[in-house]
Amino acid sequence: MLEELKQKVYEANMLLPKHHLITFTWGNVSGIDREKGLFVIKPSGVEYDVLKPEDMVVVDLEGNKVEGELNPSSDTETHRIFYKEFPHIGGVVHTHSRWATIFAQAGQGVRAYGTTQGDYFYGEIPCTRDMTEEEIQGEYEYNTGVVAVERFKKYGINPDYVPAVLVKNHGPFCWGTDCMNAVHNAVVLEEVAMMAFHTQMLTGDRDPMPQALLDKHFLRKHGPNAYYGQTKK
Ligand SMILES: O=C(CO)[C@@H](O)[C@H](O)COP(=O)(O)O
Repeated sequence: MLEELKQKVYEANMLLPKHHLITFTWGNVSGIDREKGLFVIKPSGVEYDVLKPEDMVVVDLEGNKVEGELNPSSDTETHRIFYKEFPHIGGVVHTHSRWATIFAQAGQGVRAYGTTQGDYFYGEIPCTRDMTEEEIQGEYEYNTGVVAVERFKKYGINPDYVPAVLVKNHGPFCWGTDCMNAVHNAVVLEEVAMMAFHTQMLTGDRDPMPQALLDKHFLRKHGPNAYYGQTKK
């Protein structure tokens, strides 16, 4: 079942060490087949150098393992919440990539200081609030997704336009149109987090880029009037 998606999710997972987004097994990628209502995710705790496409685990949107010998990622419930709450996404990535995780540990969002971020994220990449004792002691991975989704809904942030969140004291979760696009966004996040860190070091905690510049760069690549690249004008 879903052999093609398993292969694609496997390849997406293998991009995490390739792009230096993870150390050891500190990350996971999933991809969803919306028609079947099933998603494929990396197994938990399996070293990337021994990972195989057939190790991928198939899970339904109620959280039931449908196929696979191995236990699914420990973050499966977090991925699942994103698929249920963000209906246009096709893939989710979680890493502990260094610069994004620094911002998550500081409880600070990655402010949009430049067009590199503006090309892919329509503004600040937000950080969640603290999780409550009950949320931590309860369904922790599920509640990790809940506080992330809450951050977007409470502030009216469009997840299709800001495809990432920093979970406070934990790390980044990114998403995209499919698992490969989600990994692409995770790579961009790590780059712009490093740039933002040093921008803040150089200039203090200064204002983000002008809204007009952000609009120009994001909307020329995304949305109904996009014209970047080979998109027909
Ligand atoms: O966030 C964490 C650990 O803090 C997890 O993302 C692990 O780093 C990866 O877990 P598995 O996907 O191997 O279960």
